[in-house]
Amino acid sequence: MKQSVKMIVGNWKMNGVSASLDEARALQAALQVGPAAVRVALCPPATLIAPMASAFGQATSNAAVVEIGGQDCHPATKGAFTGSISADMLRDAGARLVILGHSERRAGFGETDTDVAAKVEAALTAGLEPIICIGETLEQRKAGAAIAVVQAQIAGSLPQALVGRAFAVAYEPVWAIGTGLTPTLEQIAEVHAAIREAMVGTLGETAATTPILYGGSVNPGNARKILGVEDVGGALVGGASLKAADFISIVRAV
Ligand SMILES: O=C[C@H](O)COP(=O)(O)O
Repeated sequence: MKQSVKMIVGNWKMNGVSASLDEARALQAALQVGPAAVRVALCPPATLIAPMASAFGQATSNAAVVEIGGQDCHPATKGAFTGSISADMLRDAGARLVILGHSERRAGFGETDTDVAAKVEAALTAGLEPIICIGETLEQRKAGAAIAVVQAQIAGSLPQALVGRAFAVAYEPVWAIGTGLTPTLEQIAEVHAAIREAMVGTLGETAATTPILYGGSVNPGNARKILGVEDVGGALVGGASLKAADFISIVRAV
């Protein structure tokens, strides 16, 4: 195993209103695992970043630190980009991390590897820790191209500015997101090994300990096995992060 402190990151996607803060507070109160054992983060919609960062900032000392992240950022620092949010703005609101290149952004908003790399540079400049998502479609997997796809995404989405910086990569097979389907443990191990090789090839030995998270239908029932796979450094959790009890179970599976 390349690193010992696993990361469990919840991606709320476009879910959550102010009432969801109660759920988040319940989660904070229930997380009594030490921060040395696991890093826990939640990435709510942008509207909830400031109140959640504020709420979690008031955590008692024996509760786990829950870090807050954004789900996307614009590569520019400011300007005429209606509807967008900059990395500086996320940081100002209390975010410490940001998910970039999620397949829902790549497919739904046409983001390319080049776009993702520019966003990663903006995030680093703002002092945010990027979580860079990659993963193959079902068609690509069926064509035997899964490894080639993720390696190309690594080469294109990870700028040299990442050398020596804190970040994570999340392997999310597109066909496993929100479907209840997951790759076999052997398939996860195979792709994570290929991602590690590509990361070190692109960024050098500095990337030898960078966490590689798995994402795609992680739930309380499969988390322990997936988190036990060689070089799985944590999980990026979508649907199961919306229910505090499920998310806590996944954190406790570490
Ligand atoms: O960012 C999270 C992933 O898209 C996984 O979502 P899911 O756990 O609902 O499959």
